[in-house]
Amino acid sequence: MSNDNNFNGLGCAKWLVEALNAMKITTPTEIQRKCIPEILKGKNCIGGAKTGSGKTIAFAAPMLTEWSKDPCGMFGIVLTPTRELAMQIAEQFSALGSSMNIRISICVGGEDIIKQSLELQRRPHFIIATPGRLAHHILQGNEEFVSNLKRLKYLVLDEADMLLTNTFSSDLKRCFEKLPPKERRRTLLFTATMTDQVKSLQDNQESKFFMYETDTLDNVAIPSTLKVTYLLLPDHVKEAYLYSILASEEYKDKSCIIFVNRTVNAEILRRTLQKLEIRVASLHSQMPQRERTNAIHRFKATAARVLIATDVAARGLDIPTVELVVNYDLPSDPDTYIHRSGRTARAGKKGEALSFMTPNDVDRIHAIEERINLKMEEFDKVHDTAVIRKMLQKVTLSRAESLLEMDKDNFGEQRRIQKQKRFIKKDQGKSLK
Ligand SMILES: Nc1ncnc2c1ncn2[C@@H]1O[C@H](COP(=O)(O)OP(=O)(O)OP(=O)(O)O)[C@@H](O)[C@H]1O
Repeated sequence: MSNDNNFNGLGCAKWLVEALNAMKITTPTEIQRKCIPEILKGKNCIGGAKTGSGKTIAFAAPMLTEWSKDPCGMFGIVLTPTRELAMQIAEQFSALGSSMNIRISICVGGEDIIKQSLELQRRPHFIIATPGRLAHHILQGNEEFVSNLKRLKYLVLDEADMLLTNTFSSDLKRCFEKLPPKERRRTLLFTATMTDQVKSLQDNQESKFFMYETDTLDNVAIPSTLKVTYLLLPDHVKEAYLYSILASEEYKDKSCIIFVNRTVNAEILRRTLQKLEIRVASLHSQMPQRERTNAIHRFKATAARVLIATDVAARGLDIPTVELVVNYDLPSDPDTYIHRSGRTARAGKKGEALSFMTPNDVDRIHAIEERINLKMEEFDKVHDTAVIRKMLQKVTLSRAESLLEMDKDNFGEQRRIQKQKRFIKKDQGKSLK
């Protein structure tokens, strides 16, 4: 009788079970128990489960098992919305497949195109890509690469709800045109925030989809180990409160991600906190890719214990040491709140998501509470006003110095140039259609 309490019983290859066990992954999570056997039967799959519930292995394990039966040529593509997430998934595939000499190619923006193109010509077994860069390679690519794509067996859309938004539609269309038709490939879609658009994909396919969505008794959309709190405060004291929390006895050693809505805020906060001697890194779209990758490495290695990020870090990033997420600016979309907060409390660990709420944010908080089906508690570990006032002076000075520095470094000008470059690229894209 098969045993769905281990990966062997789910039908995973022996070498893969050994690789998983070496990573201390021995008991499948629910989404893995449900999806792996169905994918191994050859079905397409739509999988929805909370953040940190092991969706990556739910699609990686069956694909790797199938690939190892005949490990030659291009086998699968995983598409994902952000570069850092692509790199993380590629690391997981490489680690799992190292005993099988797996070849993985990362195909993301911001990296050397020529180097990538040479790598793609070497027929990697799996390509982990962001849609824009893959579309670029398809348009520019040599015939051999494009014809190899036609032999792919699997296509994964990770963070499927995001990939199916308008932001990615033209790039996805270009990619899909060169992939095998639906009936000759398996399609796997995974997300923590299921949308009707994702679900509706199963309707217009001839081959059957296996659809799995975690059903929780309480319908709460966030992990049960995640504590959600809010702090009501006026806008001009946000930095002082943030500093007071990060420097407090309770949080001074904890690994935290602070989410902001704009790159300029990320830059100001990073510089300000650095001056206040917090070990901090930042991650946003205006940074060169080398610096983005470096920031993630520093944060993972705890050389930086605070990461200030925009939503480029909201999805998928798996850094188990993160104990606190702060929504310094509230997101307008409640689903974004779910993804941001899900950077902590992963794989059964505890974590806390604190949201700063200015008087203008009350509606946003209500919309989030409705979406997650949970009332936030008030954050009760604040210092008294005298302490905050003292900190406010220190923080205001550091902030003013940071703004002056940014002026000197031409931060605004660099953003303008980057924006123009993106505009020109978009325009070129249109003329290629
Ligand atoms: N069966 C398992 N046992 C123990 N740990 C696991 C298991 N499966 C996955 N993990 C670990 O759980 C963590 C979260 O997994 P993963 O990144 O796949 O989550 P996810 O569901 O994709 O989350 P998100 O929605 O945020 O992208 C990872 O560190 C992973 O190694």
